[in-house]
Amino acid sequence: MMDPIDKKTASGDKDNRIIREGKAQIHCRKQVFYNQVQEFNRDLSVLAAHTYLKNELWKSSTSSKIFVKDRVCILDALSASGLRSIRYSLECKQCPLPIDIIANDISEEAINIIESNIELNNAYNVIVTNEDANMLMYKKKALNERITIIDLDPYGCPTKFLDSAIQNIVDGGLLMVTSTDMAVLCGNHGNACFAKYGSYPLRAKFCHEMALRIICASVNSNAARYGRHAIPLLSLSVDFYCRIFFRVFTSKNEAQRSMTKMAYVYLCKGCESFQLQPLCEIKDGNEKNLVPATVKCDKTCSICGHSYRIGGPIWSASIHDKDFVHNLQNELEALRESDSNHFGTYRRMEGMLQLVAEELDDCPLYYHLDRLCSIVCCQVSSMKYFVQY
Ligand SMILES: C[S@@+](CC[C@H](N)C(=O)[O-])C[C@H]1O[C@@H](n2cnc3c(N)ncnc32)[C@H](O)[C@@H]1O
Ligand SMILES: [Zn+2]
Repeated sequence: MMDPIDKKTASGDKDNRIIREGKAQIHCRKQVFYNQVQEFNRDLSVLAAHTYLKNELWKSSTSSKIFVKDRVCILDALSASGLRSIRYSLECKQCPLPIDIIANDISEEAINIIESNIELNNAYNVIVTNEDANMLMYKKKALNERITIIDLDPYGCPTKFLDSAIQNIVDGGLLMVTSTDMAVLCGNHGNACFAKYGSYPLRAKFCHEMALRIICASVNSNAARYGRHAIPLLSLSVDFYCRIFFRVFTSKNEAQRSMTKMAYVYLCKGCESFQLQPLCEIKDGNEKNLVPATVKCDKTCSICGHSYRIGGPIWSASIHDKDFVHNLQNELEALRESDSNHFGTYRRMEGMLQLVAEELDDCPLYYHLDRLCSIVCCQVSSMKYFVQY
């Protein structure tokens, strides 16, 4: 396996280079954003789009709701250099239906570069638009031009694009969301997090997983307004950002039921133990009868007697769909066999997917052994020893 950095050919001066990534090459000019560190994000997104389309096409006829007029449409709503769009064009080739890819950016400089990158790669199924991403998605919704796959990869927070994306995506569509808002999501700016995502974060060892669960809750409450719900397929906290893949479905009942998956987090101020407090529950086994949940937690911690801090609401159900993860693993292996240099971050993808495959389902948040030992003032033992006894 070649080191991804070695694989890159960078030619030209520093501010006008040609970068190769996946099967694409792009002009990388200083006016337009290109972040090499996010190659993993893009590799994974290409794999997810490819796997999703392949599996959906096997399962359903072409009259499926995810295709519009027998075409597939992918929207790269915040495209910058056009790299993602070009990669979708060149690397999602197994789809027997025609694919239209829209590379959109609000910046005119970006548009010029996207156009020259399309030419450089002969990626002529990529359509370029120069609009505000929200306006574009609302307009398409009004014209009933629904989108099969929407990729939201903004600077910082993605929530301002959720309302339009949720309304615009097809029933069963794939929604991919990046957030680089880690300081906010991990509890450094609680008020900002509440304003942007509708949840209070907690500063705790589990803050990165909580960040993922806050985004899942935010996407779902946006979806519920339109009788839709968003099932997380794969949720990753990587480097300085979160990347989550959802399938969005239309169903009023499921949308309401998804509220039973929202919970507050009670974090003890003393021993840092935590409990989840659901917002609502199903009454008398009737799934349509949702009532406010009974409070489960005492006023003070039963272990150490301290009071609690409350965070959330978070998404308390599973943040991955294990079938989808296994499909990704299989596709990754198949792609590696046909071209071992396809993905620059192949090893990292393989490692992360295996980690996810081994994660416990429906077991939200976690403790850190070193933190636990420091709280109870004992020597840190090895994880192996701890698990054994
Ligand atoms: C983080 S960059 C995108 C990076 C790109 N997805 C990639 O993988 O290389 C964010 C881009 O969003 C664009 N942008 C910011 N606000 C926007 C809006 N409201 N509508 C459309 N594009 C927007 C910026 O011009 C910038 O190029
Ligand atoms: Zn306690």
